[in-house]
Amino acid sequence: MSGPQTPARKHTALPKARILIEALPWLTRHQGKTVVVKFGGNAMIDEDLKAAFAQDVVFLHHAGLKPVVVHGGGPQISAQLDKQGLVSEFKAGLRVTTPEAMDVVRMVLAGQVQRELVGLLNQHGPLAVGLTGEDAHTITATKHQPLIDGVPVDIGRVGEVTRIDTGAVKALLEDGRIPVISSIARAEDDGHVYNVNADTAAAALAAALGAETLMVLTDVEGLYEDWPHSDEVISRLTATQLEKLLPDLSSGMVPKMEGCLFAVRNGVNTARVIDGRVPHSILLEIFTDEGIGTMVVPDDRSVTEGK
Ligand SMILES: Nc1ncnc2c1ncn2[C@@H]1O[C@H](COP(=O)(O)OP(=O)(O)O)[C@@H](O)[C@H]1O
Ligand SMILES: CC(=O)N[C@@H](CCC(=O)OP(=O)(O)O)C(=O)O
Repeated sequence: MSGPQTPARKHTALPKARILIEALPWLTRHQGKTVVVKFGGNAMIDEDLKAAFAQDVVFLHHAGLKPVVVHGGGPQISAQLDKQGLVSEFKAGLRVTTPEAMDVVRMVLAGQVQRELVGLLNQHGPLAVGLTGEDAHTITATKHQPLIDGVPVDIGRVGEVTRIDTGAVKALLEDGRIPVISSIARAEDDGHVYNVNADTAAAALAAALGAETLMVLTDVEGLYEDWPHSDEVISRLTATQLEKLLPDLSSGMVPKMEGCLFAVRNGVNTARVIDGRVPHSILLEIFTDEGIGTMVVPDDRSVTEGK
């Protein structure tokens, strides 16, 4: 017992308490809110990172948020196409998807990547349920023909999202589960399926669910101001500022930033691109004062307002 004469016992655990208490305002703010987390194939670098990702998502769940995972798997699809001797080609940042390639996309996303993430999440309890956009009409699409030099180009079975049915996802959230969604859509027009870019699918789901946050995990620190010439990350920008930058963006950043723009223009409070190579990047972004990566906010929120 420490009395007036005995100095208070030195608590070595005090810094831990400080870290936990730093999270308090963020815990209060995010309580009960839906957060759509997109895990890109390029961020799934190793087993430790995937396990840390699963821990973070489960942490969000136990902290009272409602995480929804949308996953990619571009490099994993390319590897499987290669193995089967099928060509892998991208146009306007999207995979040219022949009917044979579509089978591979579906097999890799729904049969491998999604199963692995569901397995990692469920090491922490009976939480994750995997589905694709085909299930319960969650994602419906029509054929997407991107404009290249102003001309519409046929890139096969690539879908443009036309409708989201949030019924199954909301039912899972209400049941205390973590939905894990592969970016494959049922076709509006012909009874088959479409390959949808996972950033686009995540943004469409975030908007339809009225999510508070869309968080996109990738293999760069955020949106670089002058990529590839500098690694200066833009930490915060409004929808209009982002819209002006869009024509100058290249490769994988295009669907990501278009998705962020779509999300904040359709009711999502913040859309963030963060570095999935940093272990526990989701927790750092949501629960600490620092915030990492790039955050896009709607125009009516000033660029200097707190995160
Ligand atoms: N302005 C930019 N800032 C950051 N990265 C950019 C930019 N423009 C293009 N990129 C490229 O986009 C890539 C991320 O997209 P992508 O490869 O599709 O990742 P993911 O698998 O996570 O969706 C980066 O690795 C980088 O090569
Ligand atoms: C149409 C289209 O390009 N679909 C993507 C779907 C997966 C994806 O988006 O994965 P990442 O997030 O890892 O890039 C593809 O086939 O690669």
